[in-house]
This record gives sequence, structure tokens and C-alpha cells, in this order.
Amino acid sequence: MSGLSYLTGFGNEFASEAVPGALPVGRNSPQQAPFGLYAEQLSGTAFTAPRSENRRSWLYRLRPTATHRPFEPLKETSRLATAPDPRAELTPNRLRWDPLPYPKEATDFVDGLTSYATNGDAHTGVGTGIHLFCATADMDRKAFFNADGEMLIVPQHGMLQVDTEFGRMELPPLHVGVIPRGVRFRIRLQDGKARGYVCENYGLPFRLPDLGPIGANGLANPRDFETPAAWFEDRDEPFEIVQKFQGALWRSELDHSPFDVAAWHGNLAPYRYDLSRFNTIGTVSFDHPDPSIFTVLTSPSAVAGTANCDFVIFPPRWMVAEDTFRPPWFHRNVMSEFMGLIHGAYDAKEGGFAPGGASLHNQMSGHGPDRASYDKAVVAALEPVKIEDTMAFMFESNLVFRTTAEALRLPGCQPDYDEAWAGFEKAKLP
Ligand SMILES: O=C(O)Cc1cc(O)ccc1O
Ligand SMILES: [Fe+2]
Repeated sequence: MSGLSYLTGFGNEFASEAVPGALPVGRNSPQQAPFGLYAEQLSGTAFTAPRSENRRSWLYRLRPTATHRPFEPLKETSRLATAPDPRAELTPNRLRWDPLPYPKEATDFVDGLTSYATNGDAHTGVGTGIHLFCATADMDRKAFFNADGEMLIVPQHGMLQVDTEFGRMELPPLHVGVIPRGVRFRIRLQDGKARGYVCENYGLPFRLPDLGPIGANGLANPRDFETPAAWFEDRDEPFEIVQKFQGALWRSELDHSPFDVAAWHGNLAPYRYDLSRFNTIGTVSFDHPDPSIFTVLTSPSAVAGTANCDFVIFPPRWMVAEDTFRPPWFHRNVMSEFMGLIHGAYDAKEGGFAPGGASLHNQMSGHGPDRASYDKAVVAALEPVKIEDTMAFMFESNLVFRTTAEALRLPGCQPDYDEAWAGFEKAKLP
């Protein structure tokens, strides 16, 4: 499906109507909203959050969201974990996974989520859940929303069509999309199957990082973020609605589509971003800069400059540093690093880190280039080199990732990952 329209800019005060005249003018909640639509506010932050933080939208819909029967617990067939995860198996060991194989049975986006790690505590609004999805079936008369956090979706293979209360957006690999907490959505698979990664953010909503001395422009530029224009469907048919609430899945039924918003305005809405628009900045002298220069979005913690979660990418770029070991250096980090690969190869790993795979380097665990990458980089001619056809990314958090029991037992969990760093020769002192 193409021809969708988008509103541009990060966090703007948008206004959009799918039906001319559906959006009240000059007030949010007139005595009678146009056409008998129901006015409803969706608050993503406390009413009293400072203006710079405040996120809310007004939706004008065919029926109030409140019109539904009670939610009932959904049988826990899901492999979805939430922090604090009582079944988590915490390990200081470095971990790496092969890509997940597609399931043989029909599996939609929600049923196809497998949690790899969680951190923090969803009950107090801190931390994240890191999930991989592997889907082979569309959601049709089914909608999902996540009361526990916003969802940053990183498709790795196959185009997603994401229908939301606010409108429809396409999410091919190399785009990322964010669905705010509570927003109903359904995902259809334009290529019959799709897989990728999800960062479920329990904390403060993602925003653009400050640029400091970089200046007023650069990295992900605000104008390149796209929010779907209002769209709705008028379907009086049974719909299943599933929510994730404090770690558990609950379901209810509606006799109509929840995608019935004829107009909306506000600054809380889904958005997407094309990673190829990222203005990548790097050294033009020497040394490998800290990868924070590749931050696309950040969810701050209560400590300044210390993220609950940074979403960082490793895009195509020129390497020109002189007298420099150019790949990522050896490293121990107070922050914990969960990585994925959308396509191509990652410059710190010659083998074993495949597109669709994942790795975890938790707080203070030694990691860095594997032996083969190291051997190559220390003798490479330091001409300008373009790293091309690649897109790795990292979810970096100030909280240790607790791996799920399921992730540790996946057949693709590599038992020999430590071998990546075996056999480094001892330095020879004079
Ligand atoms: O591969 C990693 O572990 C991520 C990473 C990338 C980089 O460019 C510098 C440091 C670092 O930890
Ligand atoms: Fe690292």
C-alpha cells in the first residue's frame, strides 16, 4: 500500500482530518463535536508535565474508547517478558544469537514476539523490554496496545504496514517506527512475513538528543520524522483487542473497529524515521569517537546525560581517521549494550553477527573487535574507506539487561561467543 500521507517534524503540534470538518476549531471539547464524533484526550504525560515534556493528543472518533466489555486475562502462551521478570536469568557473560527462524504456523506480530531481555521495572516506569519479532500472519480484526510503554519497532526483514488510531504508516527495513504507550495498532505483513526488533520503553518517551557543540543541525533532523495523517475505517464487525498491562496480556472484544478516529490534533502520535536520512558525523582527524555521536533517539533517566535507553545506529559512513585503529575499540562500559543488525556486516565483527541476530554486552563486560577484525584493522592502509551497505544498531541502557530464560535456551544462542576474543597475542614489551 503506497500513497499514504504523512505529517512531518518531530513532536510537532499536528492537526489532521480524514473527514473535512471533523476537527473542532478553536476548542478541544465543544458541546457537540462535529458529526456527533466523540472527543477524547490521550495523555502521554501527566497533565502538569512541563510544556517542553508535555505530550497529549485529542482524538475525534465514531465511538468512545470506553465502550468495551471487561478485559479478561489472555492465556499466557506468549514469550513476552516484563521487568521485573521473575524468570530472568541474569548473567555477566557476553551473549550472541543467530537470527530467529520463521515459525511454520501462522503467527501474527503480537504472537510472534520473543523477549530476549528486560531491565528496570515497568511498575515504576523505568527500563525497557527488548523483544524480537518473527511474524507470518496479518492482524486483521485484532488490535493491540501496550499500557506498559511505547514501542520502538526496528524491522529487519519484510515491510510492515502499521495501522494505528492516528493513521497508517509503512515500515520497511531501514525505517524505524514508534507507537506511543496506549495507542492501538495492528500490523499487516506486506511481504507475507517479517521480522525485526522491538524496544519497549517503560521510561520517559524517546526524544531527539541534544546536539551540544555539533550545533543546530545534524544526526536525525526533526523534519525527517513522519507521522501518519488521519485515517479511519468504519467497520461494525467483531474485533479482538489485546493489551499488555503490567506485564500480562488481556483481551476484550469490540463490535466495531477501534481504528475509527476521523480527526485528531496534538503532539502525541506514532511516527517513523528513515535511517538513511541520518546525518552521520565522525572524525576528520584521528581516533574513533564514542558511538553516542550516532544516537537517533534517547529516553533519558533521572540522571543527566545517562540514558534509560539510547537508540544508536551504525550507518554507512566514510572512515578517514589517520593513525587510528578504526573499528570500535575494546571496551568496558557502565552502560549495557544490546545490539542488532538490520543488514550488511558490522565493522567490529568479521563473523557470527548476522542480520537478524543480536548480541548483549552487559555492564562492565569486556568486549570489542573480534580477532579477525582486529588483525585486519591494525595493518589496513589508512586511506579514506567507505563502510557501505550496513546498518547495525544498539539499545544502550544505564540498567543491566536481564536475559530471559527463553532467550538463553534458544537454539541460536551461541555457546562459543567468547571465542571471538580468543588467541590475541600478548603484547611484546621492549
Ligand atoms: O560494538 C559495540 O560494542 C558498540 C560500540 C561501538 C563503537 O563504535 C564504540 C564502542 C562501542 O561499545
Ligand atoms: Fe560496546
